[in-house]
Amino acid sequence: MSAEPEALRARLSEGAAALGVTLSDEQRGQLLDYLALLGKWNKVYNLTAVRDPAEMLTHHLLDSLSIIAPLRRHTRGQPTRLLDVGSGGGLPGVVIAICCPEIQVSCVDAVAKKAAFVQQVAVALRLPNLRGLHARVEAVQDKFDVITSRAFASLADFTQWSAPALAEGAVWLAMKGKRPDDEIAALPPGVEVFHVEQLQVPGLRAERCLLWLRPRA
Ligand SMILES: C[S@@+](CC[C@H](N)C(=O)[O-])C[C@H]1O[C@@H](n2cnc3c(N)ncnc32)[C@H](O)[C@@H]1O
Repeated sequence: MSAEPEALRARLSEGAAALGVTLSDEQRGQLLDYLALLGKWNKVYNLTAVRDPAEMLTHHLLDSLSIIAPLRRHTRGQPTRLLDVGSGGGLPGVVIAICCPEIQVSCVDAVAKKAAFVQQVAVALRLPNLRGLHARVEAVQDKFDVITSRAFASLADFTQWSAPALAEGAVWLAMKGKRPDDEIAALPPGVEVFHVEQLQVPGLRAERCLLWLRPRA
């Protein structure tokens, strides 16, 4: 993406390396193009409160990139169907689709224009493994191996509303700030948290963690 300032490209490269993510030139370009599309269409689609490109890079791109290495450890390069719930402008779903071509990503959002934006991103960035889905997650009929969310809902609501979309052996991945002990305590007995990992987002002075959940056997 030639129009993108070199400073953003350099910060993206450094941030990705710190997160253990290797990006090709094409993927780096797609991530920066996505950032530009988010900025361009933000006013129309109301996608994010963060406006400054450098801040968007840290708060959105690097924050979403922080789950790529943990996700890859889980999927081990196998073809995977992933549902990103309440994806909004496509976070983290679009970032996952760019970094992991072997993962089929569906970004579901209850707001039509947000799902339409993700569809537009899929076309503009030539991402055949990405689709935007306009629906409430409770109504999604397909099955998925991994279900993600970021800034979506309480753990109890996230897991209850999306449970019908879990394939056999599937997991939920919830991106949260500080470890949400109250939300963990409020989970129904049928859902277990089997791993909590701290995430370090380069340039972000805030706590981040990733919760792994599954139906209790
Ligand atoms: C705070 S935004 C988070 C967007 C994005 N994940 C991010 O991190 O920037 C929450 C999104 O969830 C969507 N949403 C709320 N309830 C939903 C539901 N039941 N099914 C699907 N999407 C829902 C909203 O429309 C909104 O776009």
